[in-house]
Amino acid sequence: MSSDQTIIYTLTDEAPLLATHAFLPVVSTFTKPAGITVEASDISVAARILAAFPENLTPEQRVPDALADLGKKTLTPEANIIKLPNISASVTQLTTAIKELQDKGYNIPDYPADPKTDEEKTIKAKYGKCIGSAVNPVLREGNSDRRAPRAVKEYARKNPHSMQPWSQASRTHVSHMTHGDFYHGEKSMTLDAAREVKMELVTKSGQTIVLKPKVALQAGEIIDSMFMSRKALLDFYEAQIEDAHQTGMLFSLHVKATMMKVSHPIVFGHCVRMFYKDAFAKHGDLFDSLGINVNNGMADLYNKIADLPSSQREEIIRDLHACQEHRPELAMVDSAKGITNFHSPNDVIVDASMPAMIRAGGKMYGADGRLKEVKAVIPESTFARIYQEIINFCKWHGAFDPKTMGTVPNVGLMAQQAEEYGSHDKTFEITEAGVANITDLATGEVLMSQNVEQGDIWRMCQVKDAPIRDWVKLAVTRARNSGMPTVFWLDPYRPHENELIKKVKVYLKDHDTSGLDIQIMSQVRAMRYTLERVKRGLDTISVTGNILRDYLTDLFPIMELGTSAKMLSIVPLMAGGGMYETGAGGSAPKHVQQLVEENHLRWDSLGEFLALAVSLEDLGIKTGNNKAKVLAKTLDSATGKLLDNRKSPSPKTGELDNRGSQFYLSMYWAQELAAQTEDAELAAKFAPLAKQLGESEAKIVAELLEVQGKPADIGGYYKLDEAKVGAVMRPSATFNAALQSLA
Ligand SMILES: NC(=O)C1=CN([C@@H]2O[C@H](COP(=O)(O)OP(=O)(O)OC[C@H]3O[C@@H](n4cnc5c(N)ncnc54)[C@H](OP(=O)(O)O)[C@@H]3O)[C@@H](O)[C@H]2O)C=CC1
Ligand SMILES: O=C(O)CCC(=O)C(=O)O
Ligand SMILES: [Mg+2]
Repeated sequence: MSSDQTIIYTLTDEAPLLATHAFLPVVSTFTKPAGITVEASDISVAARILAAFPENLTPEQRVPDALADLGKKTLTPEANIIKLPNISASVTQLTTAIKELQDKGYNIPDYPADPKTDEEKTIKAKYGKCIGSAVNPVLREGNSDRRAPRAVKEYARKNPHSMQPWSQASRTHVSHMTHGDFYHGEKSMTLDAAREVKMELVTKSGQTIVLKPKVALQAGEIIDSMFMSRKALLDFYEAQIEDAHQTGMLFSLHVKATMMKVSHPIVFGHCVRMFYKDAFAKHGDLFDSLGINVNNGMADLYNKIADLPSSQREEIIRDLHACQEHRPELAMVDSAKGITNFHSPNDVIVDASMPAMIRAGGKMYGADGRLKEVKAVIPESTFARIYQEIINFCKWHGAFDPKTMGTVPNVGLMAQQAEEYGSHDKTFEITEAGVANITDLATGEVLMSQNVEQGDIWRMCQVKDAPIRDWVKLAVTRARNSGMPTVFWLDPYRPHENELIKKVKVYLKDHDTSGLDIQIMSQVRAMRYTLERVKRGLDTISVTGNILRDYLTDLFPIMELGTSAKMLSIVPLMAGGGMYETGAGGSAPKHVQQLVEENHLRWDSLGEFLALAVSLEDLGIKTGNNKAKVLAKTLDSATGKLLDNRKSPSPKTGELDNRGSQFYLSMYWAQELAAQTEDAELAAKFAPLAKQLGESEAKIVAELLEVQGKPADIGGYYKLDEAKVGAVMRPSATFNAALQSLA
């Protein structure tokens, strides 16, 4: 039973999950003397799959639907959740996870890519809930407040990460659609009253196809209808592929197929098919019969041709290679392994991949392992333009300098499935040309309509009024608390954003904004204004919709701090609770590989330390638990000490890793607790631990280093063996015994 003295700590996937196996015992041990209970909640992709098929499992194998439970929890005022990044699975990741679970004796069904029977359709729908950004929209029942804590920013200024130089002659640029994308045909309206609507397609042949029978909308809600023209997208790709080939540029596609989990895999797939169009023309029927779907990347194609007779397989591979001869060179995700940008849509997620390119002086790797200038293809114009703006800035002014640059915190709209988060079940690939209508169920009135062609992607997005009010309030609060100029990145020419602007102007009046500098600017101007300040060491808050929340909270932290893992990422839940996310980055699959091969975990848990401190502080303030406040304050000091003493994990095997860093954090935290005078009980409780850890420092560090350099067995990838991973992540008997002595 959770109470207001409970912190829920999520178990997720990959590197963050591994780190949790070491850190959770520390958290439980340190918080227990303050009367706090730490509860784990397993929302890993494996647990989410198992929760979807209880009827296929033995009673011992069954797991609760932890994500649904946690989702309900976010609606309660006492919620206090620490949320680590989780896998937003591609279909390939999902099928690999299914296979691993089946091999481990879980009798779950195969993924039916092309369902025929009703039963298969039900299975696919259940699995559909495990794909893509399936966790964040459920838990993010509040807007987003992400920023670099002062100590972290100061540390980055004193210990700047590498930034590659930019040349004014760089040919690197961004290409985006100039017509036919979601921007150009967007329609938007604010609802006068609560209504129920349906989404339907009236085809040219006169059929009416109901795509979404009912969407309940509230008064004051903003809804949008927009589509991406297949034809315009294909023409755009063909022109850009040709241009890159003619001009000898590396070609690189950037999408966000996890968050826009229905539309962007389609956008991605069209690019792959266009690039290899001759091979697809020749082998298309065979590919169809094999169930190949390159919306899931070329990995899907290579997997599915693997069992063909070798002569046939080789012919296909020859034909694919032949295409490459008159196509541009592709940017590589992993040139050593021959993995291109087209391998898997979630390898090129734009929030992380574009900043990495900008940090590298506008270059990406080619097949030969060399860094080259690049044509970055980002079809959606609204978002592509901000990257072109920052590229222009870097070409003119040179690379950013982490020693002197300002900071750009973000206040992002995302609560209650705002914007793209709520569009997953309202996005459709049009099967036949016609008119796509959003129609009032009660009156039959057509609220918005679009002329669409076969293959167009049509979607409806919505934002409720209460989240917008909350977002404006959060922006004003952050402006007031930080004293920073605050810019709403909203484009009056985009219908959805124009509706938002009207509301922002009204809701700003609910607050005392005297003395605050709050402006509204379209994205490109906002970017330029912000960058000009950044360059001069000045700070500016960006207040954005959901997509730019995601993009900017990787972009600026990666420039400023080297990684978004060092961000403080808070979701003040609208119901009064708090969710504290760790960093703004992902789950870093490469880190797991290094652990398995060399028993070194480079994952930096700084995000977890920062999140835990805020979680404890909020719990202390909300429930009057003074010990929790002391724990928070001392944890912050310990984190500062960790940075000052450079005890963050090294990426190199044989040096301090995640486990070592967590040991130092624990030692400093115990020392801070022992030394503080606010709570004598806590000081007395932690003094022996502080002493013991201090005296055993060398021994513990040696024990932690000793295990490195050899393979480590964690018993799986998606479903780990608890005993094995426990042993790998807690290898120091001395450290474990010291923690145990406090329990
Ligand atoms: N909130 C969430 O739940 C989020 C989930 N995701 C999911 O994460 C997965 C991986 O995404 P990916 O594109 O690889 O992006 P990641 O952010 O996981 O990785 C990009 C790079 O950032 C660095 N990095 C990120 N976090 C840390 C950390 N804590 N410590 C050290 N280095 C770090 C690593 O760089 P280096 O290689 O130099 O060490 C890493 O290779 C996907 O499934 C994605 O959907 C993504 C974003 C947020
Ligand atoms: O929801 C997701 O898939 C990823 C979200 C993300 O990248 C972010 O919140 O920064
Ligand atoms: Mg992100």
